[in-house]
Amino acid sequence: MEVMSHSSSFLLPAGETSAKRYALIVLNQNIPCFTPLLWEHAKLRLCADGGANRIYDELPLFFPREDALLIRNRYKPDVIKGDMDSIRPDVLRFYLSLGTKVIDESHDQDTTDLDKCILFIRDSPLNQESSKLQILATGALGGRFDHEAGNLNVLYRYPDTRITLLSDDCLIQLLPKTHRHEIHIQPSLLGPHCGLIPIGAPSAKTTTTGLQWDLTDTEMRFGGLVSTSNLVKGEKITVESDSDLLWTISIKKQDPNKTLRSG
Ligand SMILES: Nc1ncnc2c1ncn2[C@@H]1O[C@H](COP(=O)(O)OP(=O)(O)OP(=O)(O)O)[C@@H](O)[C@H]1O
Ligand SMILES: Cc1ncc(C[n+]2csc(CCO)c2C)c(N)n1
Repeated sequence: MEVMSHSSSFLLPAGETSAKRYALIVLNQNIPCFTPLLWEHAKLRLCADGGANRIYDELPLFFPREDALLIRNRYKPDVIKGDMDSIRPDVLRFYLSLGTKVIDESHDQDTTDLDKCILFIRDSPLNQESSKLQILATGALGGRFDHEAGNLNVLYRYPDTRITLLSDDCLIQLLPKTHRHEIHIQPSLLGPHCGLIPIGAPSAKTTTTGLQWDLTDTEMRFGGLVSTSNLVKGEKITVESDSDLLWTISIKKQDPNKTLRSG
């Protein structure tokens, strides 16, 4: 079985840049403190509908000594896409005046704004067959549970696309059953709390290494065992399962001076 390797080098402080190519989607929830860092190295920057309000309102708060308008001009999204029922008219006008591409899909009330943004990225010419873009989505967790469930659902809708859901506190990725997984942890950025969750379907057999409570051909299902409040022991975890699993790991509080870009 082929090995799929996972690392979270996109969270490394400025200077230790990651070679990984990714697109960033800002959702309509509090912006994590490492958003400026992710923004800087992203190949494409999208706001899902009301996510644009978050960039407009909250990014300047990370730079209290700088002029808010300068910050808003510096952090210009490439695209705002969604059903446009949450973006404020003043915010829409502002980014239109900067030249942001706005895609109004208010006719589609069956897919979420996150779905709509993922399809834009998958179809982008920057997403090449030889070098696919990973997708990072900020503000995906915490808040309304129906939104969180919709956000988790996109991991299952696009299992061939590497999508990471992020909040200030943790990240979530899908580990498809088609691969053996090697997860590389930077202990300064991530852990120690983690979980392996069989949310889409039960797993008859999951085997792991590198965890405090490893699984050995262990069954996991809702109503039975799911691995929560587990701990990573070292810098490499391996996971093999007969079912798609969600992997989640805590994000350590970062030194804001390292995650913010200076003026
Ligand atoms: N409270 C939340 N928790 C998690 N994700 C959220 C939350 N609010 C919004 N999102 C994400 O941000 C995207 C854009 O949010 P927005 O508020 O514009 O969506 P919406 O479709 O207008 O929501 P609503 O259901 O309130 O009409 C959503 O598709 C969802 O992925
Ligand atoms: C069975 C079913 N449940 C809910 C919705 C509503 N809905 C789902 S995604 C979306 C767009 C949000 O921006 C809306 C309104 C639906 N269409 N079908």
